[in-house]
Amino acid sequence: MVDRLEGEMSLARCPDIYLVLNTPKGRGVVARSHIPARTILDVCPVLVLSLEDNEKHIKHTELFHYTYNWPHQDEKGILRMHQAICFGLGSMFNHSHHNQNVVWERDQQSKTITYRAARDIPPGEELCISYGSHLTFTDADSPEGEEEPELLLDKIQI
Ligand SMILES: C[S@@+](CC[C@H](N)C(=O)[O-])C[C@H]1O[C@@H](n2cnc3c(N)ncnc32)[C@H](O)[C@@H]1O
Repeated sequence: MVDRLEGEMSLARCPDIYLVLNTPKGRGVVARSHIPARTILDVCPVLVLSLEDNEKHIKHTELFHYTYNWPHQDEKGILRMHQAICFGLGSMFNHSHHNQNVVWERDQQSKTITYRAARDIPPGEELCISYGSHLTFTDADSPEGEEEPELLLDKIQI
């Protein structure tokens, strides 16, 4: 066992998940075997974008659909909502309003997001988060014209 040095943090990825390339939502993450509630699924580093980079560039690209809202305080102490790019499986979790089984938590200090199982997940089930109520695509789960339920993300975020 190696002592952890200052400035280090542990990374963890659950071995019981895999990437499916052709779900109705594109690529998606699926449970290979039973995953108990609260299991850490992945710890993903993020890149916090400047407001300028996001407005001028990223917002106009496909990459924008992979970014997370990231509250960030500037040198003057002003808190603004930035976007962050998430490296790792965090960018592969699809959206579900009705059957989300993954919760996530930002760590501002380490600039990481930790994903956990929100409940017991059976083998074969897709692992989904909630993107909130303002989707930029047609939800493959929802019948056409169905009104999206209220935003759930704020309720499940820690
Ligand atoms: C963060 S990516 C998730 C990974 C993506 N499926 C891929 O193959 O790269 C977000 C994109 O996945 C797709 N997506 C996620 N959830 C979806 C859903 N419920 N219905 C349809 N498409 C979805 C949309 O194209 C969305 O812009």
